[in-house]
Amino acid sequence: MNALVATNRNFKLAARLLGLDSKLEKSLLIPFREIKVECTIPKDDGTLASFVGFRVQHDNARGPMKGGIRYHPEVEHDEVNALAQLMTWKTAVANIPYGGAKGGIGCDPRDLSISELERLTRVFTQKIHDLIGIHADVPAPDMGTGPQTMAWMLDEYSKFHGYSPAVVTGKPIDLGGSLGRDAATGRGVLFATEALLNEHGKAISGKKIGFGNVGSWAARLIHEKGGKIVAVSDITGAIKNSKGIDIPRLLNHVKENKGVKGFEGADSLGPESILVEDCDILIPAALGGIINRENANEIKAKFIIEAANHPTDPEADEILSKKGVIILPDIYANSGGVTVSYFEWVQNIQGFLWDEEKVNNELKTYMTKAFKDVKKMCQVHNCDLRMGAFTLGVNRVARATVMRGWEA
Ligand SMILES: NC(=O)C1=CN([C@@H]2O[C@H](COP(=O)(O)OP(=O)(O)OC[C@H]3O[C@@H](n4cnc5c(N)ncnc54)[C@H](O)[C@@H]3O)[C@@H](O)[C@H]2O)C=CC1
Ligand SMILES: O=C(O)CCC(=O)C(=O)O
Repeated sequence: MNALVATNRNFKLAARLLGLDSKLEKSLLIPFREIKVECTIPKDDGTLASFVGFRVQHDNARGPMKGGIRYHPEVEHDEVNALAQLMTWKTAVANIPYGGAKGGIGCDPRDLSISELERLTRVFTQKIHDLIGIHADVPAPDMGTGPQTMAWMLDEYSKFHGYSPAVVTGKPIDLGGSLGRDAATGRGVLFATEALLNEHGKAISGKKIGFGNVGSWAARLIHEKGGKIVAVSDITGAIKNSKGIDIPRLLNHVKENKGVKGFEGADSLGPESILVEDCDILIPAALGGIINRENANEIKAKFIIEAANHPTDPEADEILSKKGVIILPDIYANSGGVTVSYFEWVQNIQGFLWDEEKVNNELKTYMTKAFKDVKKMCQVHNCDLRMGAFTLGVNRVARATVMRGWEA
């Protein structure tokens, strides 16, 4: 199912549970601004190449718009729109003073040299610099981008507006990045998983965990807590060891070989079959829509923790719910990244650096509070965790929208 159709469907279900009137519903759904730009750069061989870049600014009722920039061949209009909308509900679930946005460029970063990536990022920033800003829209990394991308964006933006470290988050520490931001999404996934398991009287230790892609930080932290990671995949392939993968060794292998393929401590398996591996907890952590009606019936995990954005199609949601699988939704489960981005922005504005312990402790406080808030909405509306998170986020944004007199 198209990402935007799926996201709108979840929003409308939540709006119905909340009893929102149709005018308010419409004003919450329509994006504030959609930007599409052509980015043409000289390649290293002297030829020209053109790429389409997007920034969708979905909503700013609760504060500056916030969300990552993705470099991936599948980046397109509807998906960026869906991801921007999810950011609006996510920042509200986390209860941080932001709205939602998302951006991206349709390109394969693995096919571009470092200098080509730098030129592309600078051209993209030149085209959107007057529409982003510390109190307007604050980008961050997402798939295919990272601290270096944010450093180029910061530098290019600063040429127009003066040195402005708070205009992006997820920066290198030397340019005002926050300690703990690189691990934050994975650490948040750990805290979210612990909160859920705790409610079911279980602990992470000894659980068999199947990983979709990445989540290397989540893998490392869950491994340190005694979780047994039985399968992992990325774009290079998928591997499995039912006795448990040696995660520190795997991380070294990935560093040297740019992927999990060829790791000696595990068997290789087909990329599709990783999702249906025998495990207690499945953590998809890459692309959207990978859990769908084609594979939902085969999934053996009892818990799914959505580290990726919109990995589960609404049709799969229904199938999994009937099977009794509990899904911790993206807009709560992966909110650790944007929460520490908020801490980074606060530190930049204050001109004061927090130590890593403070960052991690604050993150735990936010994740624990958000879990309780989501659970409360599940009780009030007698709904699952996805609708608990959606009603929580949508209700907070709806209240701000009405108070600002924007619903008409
Ligand atoms: N970086 C962050 O702070 C946050 C990221 N997320 C979400 O987490 C997910 C992963 O993002 P990052 O870790 O930042 O990205 P990343 O670029 O660091 O890692 C992406 C991973 O996906 C794999 N991948 C890409 N295309 C693939 C394909 N076609 N098949 C299989 N694997 C593929 C890559 O090999 C890589 O391991 C995304 O859904 C992103 O939106 C969510 C919240 C915050
Ligand atoms: O850190 C941020 O601002 C955004 C992270 C992001 O793109 C996401 O949560 O999906």
